[in-house]
Amino acid sequence: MPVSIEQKINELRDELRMHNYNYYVLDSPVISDYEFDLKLKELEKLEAENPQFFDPNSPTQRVGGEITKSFNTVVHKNRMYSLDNSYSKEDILEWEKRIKKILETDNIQYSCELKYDGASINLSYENGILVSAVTRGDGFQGDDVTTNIKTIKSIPLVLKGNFIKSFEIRGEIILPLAGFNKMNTERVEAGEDPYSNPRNTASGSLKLQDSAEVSKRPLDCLLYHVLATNNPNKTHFEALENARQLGFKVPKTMEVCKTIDEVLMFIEKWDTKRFDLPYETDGVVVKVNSLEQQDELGYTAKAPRWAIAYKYKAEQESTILKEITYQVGRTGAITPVANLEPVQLAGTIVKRASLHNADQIKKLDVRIGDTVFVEKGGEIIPKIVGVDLTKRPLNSQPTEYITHCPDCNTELIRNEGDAKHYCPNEYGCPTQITGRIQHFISRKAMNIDGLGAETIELLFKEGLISNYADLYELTEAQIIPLERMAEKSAQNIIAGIEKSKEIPFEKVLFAIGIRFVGETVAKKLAKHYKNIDALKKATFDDLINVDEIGEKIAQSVLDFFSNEINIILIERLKNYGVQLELSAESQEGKTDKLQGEIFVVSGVFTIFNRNDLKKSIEDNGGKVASSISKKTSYIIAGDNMGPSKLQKAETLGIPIISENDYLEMIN
Ligand SMILES: NC(=O)c1ccc[n+]([C@@H]2O[C@H](COP(=O)([O-])OP(=O)(O)OC[C@H]3O[C@@H](n4cnc5c(N)ncnc54)[C@H](O)[C@@H]3O)[C@@H](O)[C@H]2O)c1
Ligand SMILES: [Zn+2]
Repeated sequence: MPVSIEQKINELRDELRMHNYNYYVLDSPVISDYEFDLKLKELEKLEAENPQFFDPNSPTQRVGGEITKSFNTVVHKNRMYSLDNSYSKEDILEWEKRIKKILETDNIQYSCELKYDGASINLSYENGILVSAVTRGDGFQGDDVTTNIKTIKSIPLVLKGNFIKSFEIRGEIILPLAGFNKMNTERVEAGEDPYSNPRNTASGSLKLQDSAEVSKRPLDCLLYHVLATNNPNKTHFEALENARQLGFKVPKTMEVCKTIDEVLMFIEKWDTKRFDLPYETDGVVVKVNSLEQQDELGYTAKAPRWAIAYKYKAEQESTILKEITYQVGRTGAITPVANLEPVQLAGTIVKRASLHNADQIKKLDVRIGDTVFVEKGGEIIPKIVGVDLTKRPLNSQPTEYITHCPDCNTELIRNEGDAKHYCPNEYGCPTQITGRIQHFISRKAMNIDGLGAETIELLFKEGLISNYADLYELTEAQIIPLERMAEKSAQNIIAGIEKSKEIPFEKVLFAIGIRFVGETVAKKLAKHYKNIDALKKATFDDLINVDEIGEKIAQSVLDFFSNEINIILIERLKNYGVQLELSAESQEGKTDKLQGEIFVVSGVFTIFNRNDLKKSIEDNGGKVASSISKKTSYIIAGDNMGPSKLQKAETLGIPIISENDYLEMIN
């Protein structure tokens, strides 16, 4: 039976609603933005051709977000709209025609900004004080996330200068790429799955219930719109320039364009230049600059008429999928990898792409021999976003996900709620064994010179090691006869292993590879428990009471120590002389007494030498800065403190203390 138009419209509406939910509420979209926009355009077209099926609740008529109910719901004083999207220069020219007709003038100037890719936020200021921060939600009402927003350092809490008494300012909460990549490195090191992209991570961060957790994420806020009843500014650009003067982060990439040709040039210029920015952008937003003209143009049900977004197409290419291979991680997680016919994409040659997990393969229905679309977003590894079904070979077969480990042939398991399959053969699976030893010797862990990933594989293959404790029993005589080895390299390896016995406890704790215990968590645990035996005895309740340790980590620590194999390994490490407790020096004199205080050290001292003084400040949790600023808490002055420093300290009213005062502070 042919599908009726009405049925088709309803199906599309339902499908788009589901994608909106995945995108805005779960922060985990399952199709690309481009595909989403195509479907939305298709629905728009069908609705326009069949006005009898109009529905004010259709995704074409509403802003896609929702309120989450885990925060207080706040009704927006001024509605928050979406933006109309366009993908071509023709669309921009069409838009220009439309607004010229409404305004009945050719005299229109434009403000061009980049389209920052994050989550929208509305900040309200009363008498220069930030009183609330609310997400866009469904456009009418949003989530009150003020406490979370206050942790973002670039958002001024109190304004200085010439501000409007009561106003709102809107912007995008973003996660700059460097911070995003750092967070992911730490997650991967701790054996967790990396976050998929900066936008969803930024948006997800706003919805965390614990603002202390939010404060650890390097979020930022870029502002793009000022709203006030008695706005003294005549143009959008001017309003934003003034906001920048007040301390808001308004990107300097914004420009006024006097003609639509200049707008098109702006779009072209940033098509490639945007990749040099420290954050992700996905297009340009063109706005009518005159606020009076903006008022005259007004809004449609969903978006302002005075603005249009030009979206850059994500860099995408098609190529052939030659093979799917499966990688085993050091924690046993299986990752399917697409091996591709090499293709040029965003300036690099791509041969492999991530397929994430079994669900992803099923959802895309990718098969060997398919022509697939590969996309490169903020992530380092490109991903497959779709299949060109018109090019599917006739004899193609659905992909069957592996059931057994490619390395040890153990049957894979998949835990409830986990996206990935695991090889449970933790202590017998070659890749997991070498992976764990490779992690043990890595730079941030035991940092063993002379040993690399390949040597570990070689030593394992030769039967010389099967766990990290075995390293400490290696002899030169065993190594010299091996492939590509000689007396010198063997000596280096043994010396490197010997030297690793000096590596401090916190790094050893990271090195032994407890799942979810990354570098930072290892430091916390080492500091709290001081030695491995205390950690071994810790109960679940003990563990979750440690700063920053959650249930998942606590359980993982318990699991680790409940395994006899690990207990034996740890005992062996102890006997070889590996550091399994905090050293005397590091325990002695280390406190949190100066937590949050910033010191500037100036002059010549008698009790301390300068470096010892700085070290003592840091050992007690304080920070040392090189120059005096408003943020300085104390200046420790010795003899001959510079006169300009003295003056600056006095002007800023920063207390100047002596070495003796300092000693009293820490004792
Ligand atoms: N993949 C999916 O499943 C899925 C689902 C829903 C939505 N989406 C994507 O989200 C988009 C729709 O989301 P939307 O309604 O938020 O629209 P949008 O993201 O296309 O544009 C509106 C938003 O742009 C932001 N923005 C960034 N820089 C700006 C600037 N300089 N000036 C003004 N605004 C700026 C604002 O937060 C504003 O709310 C679609 O284009 C779609 O690609 C994807
Ligand atoms: Zn295995």
